[in-house]
Amino acid sequence: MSSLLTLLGTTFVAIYAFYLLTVTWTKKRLSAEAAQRHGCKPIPTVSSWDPVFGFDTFINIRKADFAGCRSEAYRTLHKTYGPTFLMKSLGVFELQTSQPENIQAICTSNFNEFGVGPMRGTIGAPFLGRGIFTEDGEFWKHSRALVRPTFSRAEIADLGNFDRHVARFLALIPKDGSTFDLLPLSKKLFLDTSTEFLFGESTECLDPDPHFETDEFMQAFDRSLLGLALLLITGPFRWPLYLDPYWKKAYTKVHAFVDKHVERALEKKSRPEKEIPGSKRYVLLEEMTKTTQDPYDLRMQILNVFFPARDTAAIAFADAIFELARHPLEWTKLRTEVSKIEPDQALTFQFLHSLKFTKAIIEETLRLHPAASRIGRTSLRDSILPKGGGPDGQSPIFVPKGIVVEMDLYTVQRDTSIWGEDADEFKPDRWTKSGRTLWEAKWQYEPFLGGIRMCPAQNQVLTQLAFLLVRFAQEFKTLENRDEILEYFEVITMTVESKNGVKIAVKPVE
Ligand code: HEM
Repeated sequence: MSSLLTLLGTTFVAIYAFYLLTVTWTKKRLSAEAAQRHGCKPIPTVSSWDPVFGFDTFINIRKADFAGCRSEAYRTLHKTYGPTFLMKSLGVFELQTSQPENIQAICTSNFNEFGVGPMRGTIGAPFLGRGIFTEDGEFWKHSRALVRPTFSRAEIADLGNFDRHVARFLALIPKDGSTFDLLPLSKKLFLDTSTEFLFGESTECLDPDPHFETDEFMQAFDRSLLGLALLLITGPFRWPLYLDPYWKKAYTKVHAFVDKHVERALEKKSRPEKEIPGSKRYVLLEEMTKTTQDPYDLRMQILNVFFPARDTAAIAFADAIFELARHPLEWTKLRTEVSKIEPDQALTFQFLHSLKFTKAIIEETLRLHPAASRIGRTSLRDSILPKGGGPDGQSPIFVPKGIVVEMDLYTVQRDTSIWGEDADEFKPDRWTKSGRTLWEAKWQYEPFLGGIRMCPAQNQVLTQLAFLLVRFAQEFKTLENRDEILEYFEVITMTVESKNGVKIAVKPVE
């Protein structure tokens, strides 16, 4: 027993000494290079009683997680240490930045110096393989090229199909003024539409008859996500988690589900049907089979699109209703805009984009509740970012190879120096006021990120959200909040959603 304790103690001391050396070495690099290059200045560092592993910082962030306010915890750190700062969490140096100039540099001029891998690629490999979400460089370019044309055509073509699912969704909402949670229903709607668009076959979750296979797939997907999230937060201590048999079982089930769709798409490719003009439905997996017929490649490529697609748009719609239910005046303004739409007006892509207030609600919702509140990158080589150094945070900073950089969209989109003292308030009119548009606010507002790696589904999602808001406001005359808790508490998996759901009651238009 005592020899085991001695062994464990020695191992811990050895690991601690190793990390102490790496910390000292990285700190030395940060300051020595910073002094010399391009006027770089030192970056503020979060003070910690454990400068090697940063256990205390890690624990504080986990506490905020349990309290449902992780994004606010980071914002508070920004208030204390400045818009860009360094912290140590479980032995990993993380550079947190909320400066638009740095976000712009990472997404544009310094794009090749920052990658999602090896951080994302290596960690998610057994589950997600290689694809648009996990890769950098040439493989990412190839993956991006696979999806780009389909997204730009689908955003215009598929609203009729979306309407079919929306009608089912609206029919399931209780019309007697009783309380219900909109969030799970919204998730079902977007799962049905996104699986139809991605795989060619809808999960049909809104169907009153339960689909056993879909439930199993979603449970397995959630378990796979949990495994991935644990790998991400446990940093250098993650390796034993790769042996977790439940994780392996879960992602194997997900793979089997996707493989059936891959098989069907390949089968369809081998027996092309005659196309009726105007009836073309864009299915991403089927479009992908034109470029590759390797079943493994297709499985991972489509999973890499499903991964960021799952739930994001559903949460955005639910968040908009969360806010509208708490802001009756804004709900009335939405209904006023929607009531002016002629009954025979088709809700086309172009028409929806002309609805100023509807669009403003979506913009304001995504400002307060970005689906990806912090987006990580790893510096693939030494780099310089334009801001964050010195006492005022306005000097350039040196970022050595291997540092994890997190772009804090939540903090920048609530920064009072950019948005004013009312930055925390839901005020869609800040977007309708002349002089302030989404496009002018670039890099201070990036819920879909910017540059060549921005979300390829942005236009499709914005159009679907506008369509759904219009149909919702046409269908219901009243919208009431039924949650005693008015604040937004978060639960974060890969995206951020309301911990308490979206409890509301509605009454239909007579
Ligand atoms: C409100 C809804 C959505 C928001 C706010 C959103 C936001 C984002 C953001 C911020 C990124 C960048 C992540 C990163 O680089 O680490 C991203 C990437 C991506 N999103 Fe979305 N997204 C949404 C919905 C969707 C949907 C519905 C799809 C697919 C149908 C989708 C597909 C993708 C893909 C494939 C990427 C990876 C792009 C690349 O790395 O080149 N997203 N999204």
